[in-house]
Formats: sequence, structure tokens, C-alpha cells
Amino acid sequence: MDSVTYDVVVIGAGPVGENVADRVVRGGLTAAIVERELVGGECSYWACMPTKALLRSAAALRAARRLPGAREAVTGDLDASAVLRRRDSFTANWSDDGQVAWLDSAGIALYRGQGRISAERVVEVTGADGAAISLTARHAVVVATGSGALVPDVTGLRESAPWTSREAAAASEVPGRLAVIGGGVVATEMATAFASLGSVVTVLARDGVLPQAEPFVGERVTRSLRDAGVSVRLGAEAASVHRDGDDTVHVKLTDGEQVEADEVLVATGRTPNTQDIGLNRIGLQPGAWLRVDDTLRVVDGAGALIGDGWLYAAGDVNRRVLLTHQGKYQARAVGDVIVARAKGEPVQDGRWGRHVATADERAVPQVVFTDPEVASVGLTAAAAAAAGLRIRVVDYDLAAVAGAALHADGYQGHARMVVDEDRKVIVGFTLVGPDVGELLHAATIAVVGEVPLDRLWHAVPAYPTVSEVWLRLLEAYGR
Ligand SMILES: Cc1cc2nc3c(=O)[nH]c(=O)nc-3n(C[C@H](O)[C@H](O)[C@H](O)COP(=O)(O)OP(=O)(O)OC[C@H]3O[C@@H](n4cnc5c(N)ncnc54)[C@H](O)[C@@H]3O)c2cc1C
Ligand SMILES: NC(=O)c1ccc[n+]([C@@H]2O[C@H](COP(=O)([O-])OP(=O)(O)OC[C@H]3O[C@@H](n4cnc5c(N)ncnc54)[C@H](O)[C@@H]3O)[C@@H](O)[C@H]2O)c1
Repeated sequence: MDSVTYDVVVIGAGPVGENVADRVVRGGLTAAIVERELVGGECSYWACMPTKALLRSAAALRAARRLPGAREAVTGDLDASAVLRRRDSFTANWSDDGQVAWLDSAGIALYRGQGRISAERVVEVTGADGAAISLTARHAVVVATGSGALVPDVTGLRESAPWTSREAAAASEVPGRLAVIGGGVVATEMATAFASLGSVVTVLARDGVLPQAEPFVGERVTRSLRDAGVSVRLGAEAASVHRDGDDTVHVKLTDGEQVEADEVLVATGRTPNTQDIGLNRIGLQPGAWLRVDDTLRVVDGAGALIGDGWLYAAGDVNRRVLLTHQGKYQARAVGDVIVARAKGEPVQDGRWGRHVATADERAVPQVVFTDPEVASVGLTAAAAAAAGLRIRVVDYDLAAVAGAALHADGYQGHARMVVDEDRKVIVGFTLVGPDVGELLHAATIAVVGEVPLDRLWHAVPAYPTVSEVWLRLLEAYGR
């Protein structure tokens, strides 16, 4: 078998693997990246980009319909086939030519095939034709293999050819009826998208709608999905699933009721892509999430480094945060720390240091592109209290902000700020309302920067923007 040596070998060319490789090359090292499907990973072809493209046109239409004057100019319905075509363009019709060209321009060597760790610092790549090549890393191997949809053990579900997020994101037709198992982010976004595209949607939300968020979020998204004609069944659990000869899927619930649909989407979380990457060769459990230390080096069950610390894991596969932007943030830290260690430079692994991903712990921003949008960063009130913080919760009705009233007639929304009373800083912030996603970064800066509330009074929001909610929250808190 041929063998080639690089400074760093990355397994998985999703957004995280690409960014690790880019960072180490910029730092003066050589890098190879191994990809078994499309360069760009889940996010580009089956997750973030296509799903947001499925949602965006309907959001623009709703925005126009909320405004007299604009509303009268809307004379037709959403054109589902045009939405699907626009979605296709965002995936470049599932061609990775553009991203391959970028790898090339960045000086990163690409090897196509399944990557498996075969020994310390060695990755064997088996191509589709069965040919294999061995890649040896002088300094580090980085696992960035991401995650796949978790299909729960519900009787008959797997045999019923369910959709996962992949089939939903890449759908070429809009099903007449869609049943969704789950009530999390994928479930609510795809219920929003397919309801707007014309499907009759039923959501089986066993554990509630967006249960990880502040409670008012799930209430508002549930109400709005129902207003859009979606049947949201809180507490409903699938007991068995069966697809009959007419291609109708029958979902039997544990309470004995039955839901019929043309497609059933499973949106019940993720499982790590570690089943077949050679973990057994280094004493780790295949199929398990990878545990990492502060600089994202893989550790075993006892917390010990693998060998001298040559193995890193970044992105979904380490389960810290399953979001593209946070995975790319980890990638910057990993790339830079590999370069620092290779050059014998100091490692900055203190809190908020260059080589650690401190924000993963308590300052993760996320936007859920439902109607209304949900934007959050940091801890919910419940999570902050559970972490032992002495907190004060400040709520404000977004509809009472002048900028929101101008933004849309009948604007409805809510804001919550969670304050750490001992330090007088914001540790959590949640907004729900039309277009609140673009307001989030100010909150992220306040949380990451641990900006004292006294100073925030000097950050004056422009009038009349929705951002004036910041002033209203400070006033409600008191000076
Ligand atoms: C429906 C959906 C919508 C989402 N929307 C958003 C969003 O709006 N915003 C957001 O921030 N996040 C979103 N996410 C999450 C986001 O997609 C992931 O956090 C992100 O893709 C993780 O990047 P990654 O590089 O770690 O893994 P992936 O993107 O999964 O990439 C891993 C790559 O590794 C390859 N690979 C795996 N094993 C091997 C192997 N052994 N050899 C070679 N190659 C291998 C895979 O083929 C893949 O290309 C969404 C997720 C889903 C499911
Ligand atoms: N806009 C975004 O940022 C975005 C969009 C989509 C996905 N994502 C990411 O992708 C990841 C996966 O999303 P997801 O929605 O699949 O996971 P999730 O963890 O957000 O939600 C899964 C839901 O399924 C429920 N569930 C679990 N097992 C179940 C079962 N057997 N029956 C019924 N319900 C069950 C859980 O209670 C949970 O509410 C998330 O971590 C999310 O961060 C992000």
C-alpha cells in the first residue's frame, strides 16, 4: 500500500474539518483531508443551507403579508417548485466542485474514501474502487466526522423507509401529508417549511416543543405552528410504524390513536459518525461520541490522553455543541493549537485562551428559523439556576418596542435576559419574534464579554429599531 506523510491528517471534510485543515496550512504545516461523500459535509448539502433555503421564501412572504401596502402587492401563493429550485442552487445540485477547488486553492490535499485510524498517527483511506492508501501524520490526526440522524427503536420504523433530515432537506417533491417524530429544532423547522410548501403536517412532540429553550419559546412556536394549520400533538409518542402497499405510512401512538401520512420524518437527535473509523485500534469504543480535553485532544474513559496526545476531535463528533458555527470555532482553536505544539510555542489554554473553546460551555448562540424565529445565547433561567447561579430574570414584551411595531403590524414577540446577580452580568438571553435572528449577536457579545450592566447603559440602541428592547430590559431591571 502506498504511504504519504503530512503534518496533519483530518478525517471528514465538513465545515469543521475544512476549517481545521485551513488553519494548520495557514500556520505553515501541511495537511491532508479525507472525505467519503461530499466536501462541505452535512451542513452544505443536507442540513443548514438547504433547510434555511426551504424556509426563507415563505418567511419573506409572511413578512410582506404583515404589512399593509406590501400585502396588497402579493397576488399569489408560494411557488413550491421555485423554492425547491432555489434550495438546489444552494447545494450546487449536490456537487462539491466548488469546495474541492477551494481546498486546492488553500493548499490542502484531498483523499476521497472512508478514513480509518489503523495505528498511532496513521489513517488508511479506502476509495470507492477498493484501492487503499496510508496517510501518516507527523503531528496530529483530527477526527471531524460529524454526526448522522438517530433513528429510535420504534417497531417498524426503519422498515417504513422514514425520512431523516437528509431526505427532508433534499426533498424533490412536497408530500401531501407529513408526520414528524420529535419536537426539537429539526422537527419544528421542517414542520414550518413543509407546512408553508403545502403539506398537511402532524408533529408528534413526545417531550414538548423546543424543550431545551425557555418555556415561552415552545408555547409561542406551538401556537404559531397550529395557526399555520400544523397539528402539534404534545406528549404524543410513536409506538409502531407501518408503510402499507398504497405507500401510506401509519403511525400508531402509545395512546392508541393513529396518524396517517405519505412520509414520516424522524427528528429525534443525532448519533456520532464513529462506527467505522478504527477506534477499536486505539482502545476506544466504535460508535461512541469522542470525549475531549480543553484543547480538544481525545481522552479515554478514564480521562487519559491517547498516546502522547496526537488525536483530536472537533465538531459534532465530540458532542460539545452540535452547531456549525460552534464547530468552526473549535476548528480554529484546534488548528492553532496543533501549530503551536508543532512549533514548540506556548499553548494558551486558560479560560478564553486562543487554544480553547470556552464559549462552548456557557455562551453558545443559536437561531431556530421557525415562525417566529428563536434566538438565544447562554443559559436559560432554569439552566442558570441549576448551575447554582443567583439569578434575576427580566422579561419584556417585544411588541411594546417602537421598532417592532414598525417592523410588522401585529408584531408579537418576547425577550428574556438572565442576570447573574453576584457579578451583575448577563448569562443568558432569549428572543422570540419575527426576524429576531439578526438581533442575536449583540447578546452574544454581552455574554462573552461579561459586560457589566452598568456599562450596558452606555450601549445605546438606535431609534426606532427592535434593538431598543435592550434599553427596555435595562429599565425593567433598574439602575
Ligand atoms: C437538518 C439540520 C439543520 C441544521 N441547521 C443548522 C443551522 O442552521 N445552523 C447550524 O449552526 N447548525 C445546523 N445544523 C447542525 C450542523 O449541520 C452540524 O453541526 C455541522 O454540520 C457539523 O459539522 P461537522 O464538520 O462536525 O460534521 P459534518 O457536517 O457532519 O461533516 C462530517 C464529514 O465527515 C465525513 N465523514 C464521516 N466519516 C468519515 C470517514 N470515516 N471517512 C471520511 N469521511 C468521513 C462525512 O461524509 C461528512 O462530510 C443542522 C443540522 C441538521 C441535521
Ligand atoms: N437552526 C439550527 O441551529 C439547527 C437546525 C436544525 C438542527 N440543528 C442541530 O441539529 C441537532 C439535531 O437536531 P434534532 O432536532 O434532531 O435534535 P434535538 O435534540 O434538537 O431534538 C430532538 C427531539 O426529539 C425528542 N426525542 C428523542 N427521542 C425521541 C423518541 N424516541 N420519540 C419522540 N421524540 C424523541 C427529544 O426530546 C428532542 O426534543 C441539534 O442538536 C441542533 O443543534 C440546528
